[in-house]
Amino acid sequence: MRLVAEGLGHRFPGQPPLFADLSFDLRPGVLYGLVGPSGSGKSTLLSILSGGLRPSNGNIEAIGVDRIGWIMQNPVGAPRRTAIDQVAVPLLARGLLRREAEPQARDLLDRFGLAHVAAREFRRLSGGEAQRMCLARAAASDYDAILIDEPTAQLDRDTAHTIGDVIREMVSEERIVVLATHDELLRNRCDQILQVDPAAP
Ligand SMILES: Nc1ncnc2c1ncn2[C@@H]1O[C@H](COP(=O)(O)OP(=O)(O)OP(=O)(O)O)[C@@H](O)[C@H]1O
Repeated sequence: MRLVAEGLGHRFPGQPPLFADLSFDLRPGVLYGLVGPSGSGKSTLLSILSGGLRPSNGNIEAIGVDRIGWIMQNPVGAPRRTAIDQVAVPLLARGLLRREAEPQARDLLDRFGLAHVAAREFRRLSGGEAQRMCLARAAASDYDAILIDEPTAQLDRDTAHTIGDVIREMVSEERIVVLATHDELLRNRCDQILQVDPAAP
């Protein structure tokens, strides 16, 4: 499994160029951190990696990567479904029985510091809780690559530490994990840093 970029650059119509000439070869088992100033294009690069946005320059090739999960800054979930149900869905989709999926989903919620909101509907979760629930749901899925956008932006430092631990646990030989972050704490947990700098005008 690899996500290979060559000479990537992007420019939205009518705007100055964002990053330019980025090349990398992402593999499983490594936690990659995308860092750079606000507005430099980290989320845009995640979008390109997800296959949802075509770069204006260069190529991206997904080799052996079929399923890509993207945990956005603004979390997405079925509004009336409870946190535990949301995390159980990918486990059920993978063929587990409900009686097997529920304890696993509960365990994941616990690891992400969400045991107390397991029975709460998604629409009733705080922003930080909703984003952690999306991380737990991604951890329950069989994604080949997981792209995570600013997971600690809405969290206090203790919770951010916990999230750093759990994201490290998500790194495995079975998936590529990429994290966009401003947070020094998370940056220090990454194995490799990809700097996203504004392109020279
Ligand atoms: N669909 C779009 N159309 C036009 N401009 C966009 C679009 N998406 C993002 N931008 C602009 O591109 C620039 C880079 O945005 P992006 O969200 O990728 O930066 P970022 O590095 O992730 O920022 P932050 O760290 O603040 O989240 C911003 O100026 C943003 O307004």
